[in-house]
Amino acid sequence: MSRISTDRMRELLPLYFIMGSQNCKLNPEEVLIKAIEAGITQFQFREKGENSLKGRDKIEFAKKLQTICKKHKIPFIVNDDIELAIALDADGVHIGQDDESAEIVRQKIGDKILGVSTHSIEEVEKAILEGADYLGIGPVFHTKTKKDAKSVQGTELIERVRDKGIQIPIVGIGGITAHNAASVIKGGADGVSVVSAISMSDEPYESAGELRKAAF
Ligand SMILES: C=C1C=NC(C(F)(F)F)=NC1=N
Ligand SMILES: [Mg+2]
Repeated sequence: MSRISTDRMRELLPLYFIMGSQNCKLNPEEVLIKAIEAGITQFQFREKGENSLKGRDKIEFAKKLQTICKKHKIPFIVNDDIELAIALDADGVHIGQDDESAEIVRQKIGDKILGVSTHSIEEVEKAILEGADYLGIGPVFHTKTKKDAKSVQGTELIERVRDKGIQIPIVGIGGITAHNAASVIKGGADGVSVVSAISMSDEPYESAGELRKAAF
């Protein structure tokens, strides 16, 4: 298997759903199925923070969500936990600046998808050099999900990256809803990633569908 192409990566980013048991209002498996039926294009398993599952419970929960993604041919990405991603043969991993370097993670995961959170031009250029396939840039708007989120930056960095002619696939993240998703794409992102807009919704199918329409 070889590294995913830029064009193919771009196709996976339009509506990137991120969820863990700790930020899900209804049954997580049912929410994921509804989100997939509504048209999400990629899924990230992000089990962290207070009340998150650990050890065997986390592994078993991840396997259940990965099975759902496999059945519907939706890429299953694991946040932070490289060892878990390798153990499950996940489709990829997402790391932040406080995780292992992208260079080391790339060596560990081979040709799997590698996503990196970036907050400056320097971090963008380093992530590209070290083998990132896509970047997460934000928080674009105020977010309640990530307790240690950096300051809200709108689409300013996304626009600066595009103005420099950097074409790596980018997904915006942070406080994105059906009401503001279009502005993220207008700012130069290839997609939007959301947690609460779907995971905390009473109607995840409708919420994901509105986002899909709003962003594209
Ligand atoms: C902190 C994060 C920032 N961006 C992303 C993604 F949207 F996938 F790029 N995922 C994260 N977990
Ligand atoms: Mg991380």
